[in-house]
Amino acid sequence: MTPHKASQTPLEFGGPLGVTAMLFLLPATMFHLILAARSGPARLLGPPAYLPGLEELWSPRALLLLFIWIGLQVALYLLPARKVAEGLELKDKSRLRYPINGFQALVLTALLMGLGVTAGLPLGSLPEMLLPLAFVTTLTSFICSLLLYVKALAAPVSALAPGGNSGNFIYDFFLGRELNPRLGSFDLKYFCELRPGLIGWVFINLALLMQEAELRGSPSLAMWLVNGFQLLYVADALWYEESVLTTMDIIHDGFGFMLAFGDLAWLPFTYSLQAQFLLYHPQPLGLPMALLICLLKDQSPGFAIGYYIFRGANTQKNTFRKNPSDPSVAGLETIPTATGRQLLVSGWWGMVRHPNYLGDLIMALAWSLPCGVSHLLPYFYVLYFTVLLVHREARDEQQCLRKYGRAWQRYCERVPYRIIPYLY
Ligand SMILES: NC(=O)C1=CN([C@@H]2O[C@H](COP(=O)(O)OP(=O)(O)OC[C@H]3O[C@@H](n4cnc5c(N)ncnc54)[C@H](OP(=O)(O)O)[C@@H]3O)[C@@H](O)[C@H]2O)C=CC1
Ligand SMILES: CC(C)CCC[C@@H](C)[C@H]1CC=C2C3=C(CC[C@@]21C)[C@@]1(C)CC[C@H](O)C(C)(C)[C@@H]1CC3
Repeated sequence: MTPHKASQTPLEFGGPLGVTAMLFLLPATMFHLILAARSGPARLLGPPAYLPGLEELWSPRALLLLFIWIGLQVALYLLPARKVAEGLELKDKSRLRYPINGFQALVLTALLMGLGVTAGLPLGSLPEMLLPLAFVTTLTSFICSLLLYVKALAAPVSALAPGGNSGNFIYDFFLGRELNPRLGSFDLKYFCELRPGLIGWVFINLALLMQEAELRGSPSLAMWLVNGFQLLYVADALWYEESVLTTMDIIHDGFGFMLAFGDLAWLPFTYSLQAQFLLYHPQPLGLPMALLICLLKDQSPGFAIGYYIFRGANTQKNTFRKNPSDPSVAGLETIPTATGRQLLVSGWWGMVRHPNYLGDLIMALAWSLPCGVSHLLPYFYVLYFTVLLVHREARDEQQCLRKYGRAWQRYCERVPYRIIPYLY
């Protein structure tokens, strides 16, 4: 194995020091949130109510459950797909092929889970295992990231991610050295991005709903709403699975600790925070308020408007990138670039430079509102997501400037706001 020459790409996330801090802070935050949600005061800021001992965290049963879950998702991924899509062209001019069967995996998991519950599978007792499950998932993602790092040492230069190969171990371990690590045709990053964690989120939410029903006789309206919104979000991601192939995670970021931990642990255990909070802190929610949260009214952040913007913007860009003469986008105004590609300057992408982020943020707020306003904790997702998207937008901006140069500057002049019209 010959060490590769370190890349000259500017360091992100505060360099080695920044990522070292994140290596500890991210898991610590996740455990803090899980503990805070089940504690009486449910404080986002401030010390946790108690520190769990190792006997509360380590559980061979949880490890077994995690392996069964990942095994099931691998098996569903390997089933015949309705379509095999090609990814974007890589440095060596090749294109990878990806099975499009995520929605099918969601439906089959739901069917299997339904059969299991009917046969006595205690899904409702999953919330009691959340802490050890989060612990074993964190350990697993650490180990996977190490293995991925070692695997990448033998990868050809053309297979490395533009970031992630600085020569600094911690930095590269965090960002991921290899862009698309695969075992045969099995794509590890694509699998992790959309399967175990994303689908796991739905079933953690469902388990919390079932436990609430056991505790209080029936699930609350707030719990139904959170479950419904987040299920729709996940189902949408899997229905439009192909569009993930053009996201920054797939085309730019390596597969290291950030995405392995993010996809497998952070996503299911922190994105289910609202449902975790509601189980321990029931909130009264009337039908009129629920309707208001679902739908748009005046300036209020209804889920429907968020979803409308998110889906509209993503579909418009994906359709345009696939076929600019598609009738739904052919009439839109564009700016040509030196690469031969064009940039949309009307429609959703003429409103702000990241309309999809705006829709996503509105949805995030809408699925936190059923938790009431007595606590800040359920709004953690909105705060975290705002930081993530503002940072992501800045990273994307840099990449687009490198890619499109003057054409990107012209786009920024034409569409001056990034995410929120007239504000940011
Ligand atoms: N829930 C969560 O935790 C997260 C959700 N998301 C969601 O994932 C989705 C994908 O996000 P992400 O991958 O960050 O980025 P985008 O889907 O917004 O893609 C950005 C790319 O779109 C292209 N583009 C930008 N402007 C234009 C334009 N005017 N016309 C045509 N193409 C343009 C550029 O690529 P090119 O020109 O090369 O095509 C650019 O690099 C978003 O909806 C986001 O909200 C993202 C992160 C986390
Ligand atoms: C600092 C962190 C630990 C960073 C972790 C980030 C990850 C959790 C997210 C990075 C990009 C993501 C995307 C989605 C989920 C969250 C992660 C993995 C996504 C699958 C959600 C559903 C959307 O419709 C999408 C567009 C498919 C998303 C793609 C990006």
